[in-house]
Amino acid sequence: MAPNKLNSSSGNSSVHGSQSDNGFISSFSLFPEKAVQELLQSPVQGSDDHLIEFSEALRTVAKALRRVAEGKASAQAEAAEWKRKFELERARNLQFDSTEKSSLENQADLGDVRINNPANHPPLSKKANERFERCCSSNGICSHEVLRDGKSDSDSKMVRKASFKLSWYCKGEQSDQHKHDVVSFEKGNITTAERSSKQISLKWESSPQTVLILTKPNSASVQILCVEMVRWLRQQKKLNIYVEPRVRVDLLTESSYFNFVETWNDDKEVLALHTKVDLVITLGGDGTVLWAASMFKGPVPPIVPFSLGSLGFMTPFYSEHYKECLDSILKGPISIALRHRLQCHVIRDAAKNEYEAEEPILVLNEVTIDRGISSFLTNLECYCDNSFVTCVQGDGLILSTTSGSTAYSLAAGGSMVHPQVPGILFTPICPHSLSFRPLILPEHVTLRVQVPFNSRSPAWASFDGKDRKQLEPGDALVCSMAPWPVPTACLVDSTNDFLRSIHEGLHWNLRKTQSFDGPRES
Ligand SMILES: NC(=O)c1ccc[n+]([C@@H]2O[C@H](COP(=O)([O-])OP(=O)(O)OC[C@H]3O[C@@H](n4cnc5c(N)ncnc54)[C@H](O)[C@@H]3O)[C@@H](O)[C@H]2O)c1
Ligand SMILES: Nc1ncnc2c1ncn2[C@@H]1O[C@H](COP(=O)(O)OP(=O)(O)OP(=O)(O)O)[C@@H](O)[C@H]1O
Repeated sequence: MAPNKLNSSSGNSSVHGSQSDNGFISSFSLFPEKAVQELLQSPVQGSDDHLIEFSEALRTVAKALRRVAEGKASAQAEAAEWKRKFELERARNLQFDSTEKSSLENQADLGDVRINNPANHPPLSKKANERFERCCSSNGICSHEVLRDGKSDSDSKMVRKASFKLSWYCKGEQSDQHKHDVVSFEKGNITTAERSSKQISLKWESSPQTVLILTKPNSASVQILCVEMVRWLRQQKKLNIYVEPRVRVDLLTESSYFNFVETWNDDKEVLALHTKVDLVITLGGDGTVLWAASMFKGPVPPIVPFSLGSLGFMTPFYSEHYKECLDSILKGPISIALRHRLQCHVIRDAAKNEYEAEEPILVLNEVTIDRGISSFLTNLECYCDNSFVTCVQGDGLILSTTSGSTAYSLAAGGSMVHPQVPGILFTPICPHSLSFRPLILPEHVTLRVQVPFNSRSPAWASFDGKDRKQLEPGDALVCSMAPWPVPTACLVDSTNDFLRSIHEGLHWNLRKTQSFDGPRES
């Protein structure tokens, strides 16, 4: 194991003494074992049996304490995993509830009248159940109509969120099958039943009515495009438009015509945005897509990212052609990439129990745990589910999504991974070890990064390059895949867009072709 080699090559005599029972070196050296070794090797060693006994006792206590700390770490990781499963289940149930609601309403032909209290709902009838099976289980996933707070719009009509259907494409063929099993055991043969990653297609079942436009701040070109786009979407497409409060002020400064543009007043309203908005348009670079994703702490509406930045890995749409692009997106179908996000919990040692954990933070690119302004090496203990992974000694660690694999993780030596590959990248930053290669772990794991109690300095976590949080010794960051991915519209499809971005954005493997004339294999 990497830390083993590093320790032994640096001549650390405590290696064997601190090897734990499950075979890894823990850095929970709460007792200075080096000092104990020195005592053992000193001239007093032979003469003072008590001292030897005392040092043995110290070592036993150190081992016991280490086991307790490891036990606590694994219990916390398990609790986080249960919490994640619970949240996943709750999200599924909520989705199921809204399906149930719309099925019942359709059956009773209630038109626009909605029952707001799910508790009033009778259990699903057999017919509704069959309908749910037909609609969601075998024909892709349907979105469900959501009312806008029960309020009416300016024309005093109820505004519904547009509904859509998702289906999968594999090798150019459409498949409506929504199969849960990845492996089939039919007739005793083990075969792969479904590929986990396919091109997803979104088809509107009712027309989108509300868009949210998010813009990169302090950019004149973005501001000009925003004014034009809002006018066009309203006049030509009759859409309701939401913008950020600062953008609404800008638009009203431009002209009082933009009075129809809506915004929000507080964070509570931001949390409800996903129930009102059919489509999010971003005008900026990758940072604006990250910003858009960070606004949605739960489900995210499809995002159409227009490129007005320098690199644009996640922004395939050309702003010059916005009318044609939006025309075709509003009609559908749209190829979309479902970009996974990571859900991060900071767990403070000072917290009395797991439920005092801070609000989870969702990241689209990565969470980074680094040394911040400290000049000391970071010392981070990493666990994957209940297994010890390694101890990171270096500048830090990046836990990245596959979408983020072309960002900071790439700069730190991680692989570039297609965004539809389900996985978590584990990439060290400047590790002080010759053998620390980056890893890619499966998407179902829970990772835990612990700042050990004996760390010389605190560590710092940052989320998509923002919101730095200090992690004191004893604090931990627990991270797993979030149940709410970010659906981004593709220009062609997720593979074509990914390859185009690494070619155009990074000039990947660009080399002059060798000329034909010259020596040949005879
Ligand atoms: N050494 C590095 O490469 C480094 C250092 C710090 C942060 N970052 C990245 O910057 C991101 C924040 O982006 P920002 O725009 O808010 O900050 P920013 O304005 O500092 O831009 C960072 C750069 O990273 C690019 N980028 C962002 N996400 C990308 C992705 N998924 N694939 C390819 N390139 C991507 C952006 O286009 C931009 O050029 C962080 O999530 C982190 O990944 C990279
Ligand atoms: N709507 C927004 N509100 C506040 N900050 C934003 C918003 N959109 C983007 N930002 C921030 O502005 C910064 C720059 O955004 P972005 O990356 O989109 O533009 P860029 O730097 O010009 O693009 P590129 O990185 O491709 O050169 C990012 O740090 C991002 O978080």
